[in-house]
Formats: sequence, C-alpha cells, structure tokens
Amino acid sequence: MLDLKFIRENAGAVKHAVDVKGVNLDIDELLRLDRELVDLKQRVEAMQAERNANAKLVPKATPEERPTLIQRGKDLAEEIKALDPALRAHEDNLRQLLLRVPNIPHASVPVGRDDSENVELRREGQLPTFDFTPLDHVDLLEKQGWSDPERVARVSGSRSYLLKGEAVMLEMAVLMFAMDFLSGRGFTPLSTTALARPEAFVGSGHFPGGEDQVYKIEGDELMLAGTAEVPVNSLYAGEQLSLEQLPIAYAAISAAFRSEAGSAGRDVRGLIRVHEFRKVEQYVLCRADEQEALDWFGKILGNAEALLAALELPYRVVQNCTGDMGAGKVLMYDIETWVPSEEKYRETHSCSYLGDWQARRTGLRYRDEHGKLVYAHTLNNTGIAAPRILVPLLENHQQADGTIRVPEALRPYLGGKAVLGQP
Ligand SMILES: Nc1ncnc2c1ncn2[C@@H]1O[C@H](COS(=O)(=O)NC(=O)[C@@H](N)CO)[C@@H](O)[C@H]1O
Repeated sequence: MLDLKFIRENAGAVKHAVDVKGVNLDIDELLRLDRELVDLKQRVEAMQAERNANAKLVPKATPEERPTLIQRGKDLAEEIKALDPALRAHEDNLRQLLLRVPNIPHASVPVGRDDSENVELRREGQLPTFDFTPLDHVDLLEKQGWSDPERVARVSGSRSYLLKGEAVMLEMAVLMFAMDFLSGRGFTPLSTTALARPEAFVGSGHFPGGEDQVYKIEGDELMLAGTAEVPVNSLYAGEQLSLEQLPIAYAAISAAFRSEAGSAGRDVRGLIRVHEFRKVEQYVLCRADEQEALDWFGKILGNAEALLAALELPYRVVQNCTGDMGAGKVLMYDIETWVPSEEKYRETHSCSYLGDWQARRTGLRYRDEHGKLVYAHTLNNTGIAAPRILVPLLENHQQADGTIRVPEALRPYLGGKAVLGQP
C-alpha cells in the first residue's frame, strides 16, 4: 500500500507502475473516490462545528429561542448520522483500491510483461559433466527406494510427496544446514506455524489477489500460508517498535502450503511443485532508509548464494522484470539453480525488497530518532526450500552407480557420510 498523499502528488508515477506491472486498477477512479471522501468529511466537520456552536447558544438563549435551538441541534445530529453509511462505504471502497496500488519499481528494474523478459545478471559455478547418462531426480529416488509416488498419490493426490530412507536425512540435513548457516550470520532462528488469519495475508500483500493459491479451513478463519513470510510479517503488526529493536532479521522455518491453482500441467512430475513443502525463510524488517534496505537486499541475496555455493550447485541470478515481480516489490531477484535433466536453470530462491508497502498495510511502525512514527521497510528471500532443492542436489551430485555424493558442507549433518545410497 502506498501513502495516499504520495499517490495524490505522484499520480503519474503510480499510473506508470500500474501499467508496467500489469495491475488492473484505475488510479483516476481512486483519486475521484478520494476527493469525494474528502468533501464528505469536510461536510460532516462543518455540520459538527455548526452543531457545537449551536449547543453553546442554548444556555444563553431566551426561553422563546431555546426550543428552536434544541431542535436545530437534533436536526444536525440526524443529518450527521445519516451521512455515516456513505462515509463508511467510501472509506471501505477507497481502502480496497489502495490495497491494490502497486509499489514503484526501482529505477534498475527492466520493464517487461512476464518472466521471459527477466534479465540474467550472472552465472556462478561449473555445470556438471557426466561420463554416464544422468538420471532425473524421480528416477534417482526410485532407484534408491527413496520414494513411493504411487502410494502417496493414492492417499494424497497429485503434487504430494513422500521421501524414504536417506533422502529424508538429506532433506532434514539441508534445512538444518540453512538454519545453522543463517543463525551464524545473525538471523534469529524461528520455527513458525503456517496458520494465519486473513489480515496477515493482506499485510504481506498476498491478498487481495492471491486468494486462490491459499488452502482455507472449513469453518475456521485461519488459512494455510504458502510461506513463513505471511505469519512472520505480521508478528509485530500494530506495535510501535523502537529503533533499538531494529533491524529484525529472522530465519523462519515452517511448512508451506500452496494450491498451485493455475499451474495445471506444469512440473507435475517429482518434487519441483508440490502442495506442501518446507522452507527456511529470510525475513528482514529495517529502518525506512533505502540504502540500508538495499544493503540488506545484498545480504539476503548473498546468503542464498553462499548456501548454494556450499551445496556445490551451479546457479544464476536473474533480475525480475516489472511484469514478473508482483505488485508490492521495489526490487526482486530470482536465483535459479541448474537442473541437469531439464538442461535448464529452475527457480529455487526469490529475493524481494518491498519498501514500506508491506509495513503500511500491516501496521509495522517504529519511532525514529525524532520520536516520529515511521513505517518500516521489509525484505525477504528464500533460505532453502525443500524438497525443490533436492532436485538439483540429487541430480548434480549423482554418480555413475546412482549413489549421491554429499557436498562437504552437508557431511556434518549426515553423520560424516560422503555418499548416500547403494550402488
Ligand atoms: N509449490 C511449490 N513446491 C515446492 N517448492 C516451492 C513451491 N512454491 C515455491 N517453492 C519454493 O519456495 C521458494 C520461494 O517461493 S516464492 O513464492 O518464490 N517466494 C516466497 O515465498 C518468498 N517469501 C521468498 O521465499 C521458491 O523459489 C521455490 O524454491
């Protein structure tokens, strides 16, 4: 959400953001509604002023004048009350529109319609060469008896997954490694629920618009978040944080649930796109200072890159174009990790800076050095998401006999093993 004053004074920039982000919103309609609401509020204030002035006359009035004055006071009270529904309706309509206003993209963001126009910034790591025919992750899991896709599909349908044996230890090892790594870099570990109230989805910016991605619970207002970003972003909603409490930096591990509505037919095989997964999420809440926030952007991006480097996985960093960054982002980079079986880089991390757009809709404020209440800036990036990360992990480190070489960094989490699986 942007400041209404900012929208009034920068309608052109906001309309440009609406246009380049492909948001379906009429800013002129919003500004018209805003003006109507201002007029309505001024009318009510004028009537209240008249009513107050009128009330002061009553004690000084003569017995003849008093009834008229008292009646006038009652009439004014009725007229003010009669305007209430219109005032409330206008405020609600305006808020609904404000929640849809996109953030202004950073000057460096390439204008584009969709992910095909994202810009590759750099590639890191050597692509693997195999002197044998490599298997894809589904066949590797099958070969090692680490999966049971038919049985789990019978119980839990498509986009479900079950890991068995050492693949389970690998999944937990990579998540624990990420938590260890991030807490070593000053991120406070959190283990959070994925359950959250609808307001938390509004606060993060997933609502309005992303309702169809979220699993709801019959008869319960709580919903299942697709990322710990949703509950974590609302932990401090409505509080007045102190400067001493900032910056807040969390490494939050949670389950993540996604309906993947609209993804029919995409990535239906294997572990890339499932309904429930686990994610270690990097979340930062800092002062409303773009330079400090951009430094944090570099840190959380760098953390993810360092994790991938430690896992000895080749990847590339892309900058998301305006059409593939979502309404709330100022700046967004995806990290895509090499998947040999597809001979493609596939997204494994998504790093975002949202300015005060989330803070404004969540109510995340702090008292600055002048004692002024200021909306904070927020950022987030994936630390590690499993099982998706297992796809490049298994495929890049597979050996000719179908066993998996364990990257050095993970060995301490796997009892020192250098290889997983049986030849
Ligand atoms: N359906 C899914 N199945 C498995 N992994 C997924 C799924 N959806 C997303 N992920 C993983 O979660 C990561 C982050 O998801 S995201 O929507 O791109 N971004 C966020 O959720 C942000 N909060 C940053 O983590 C993705 O890069 C991917 O690695």
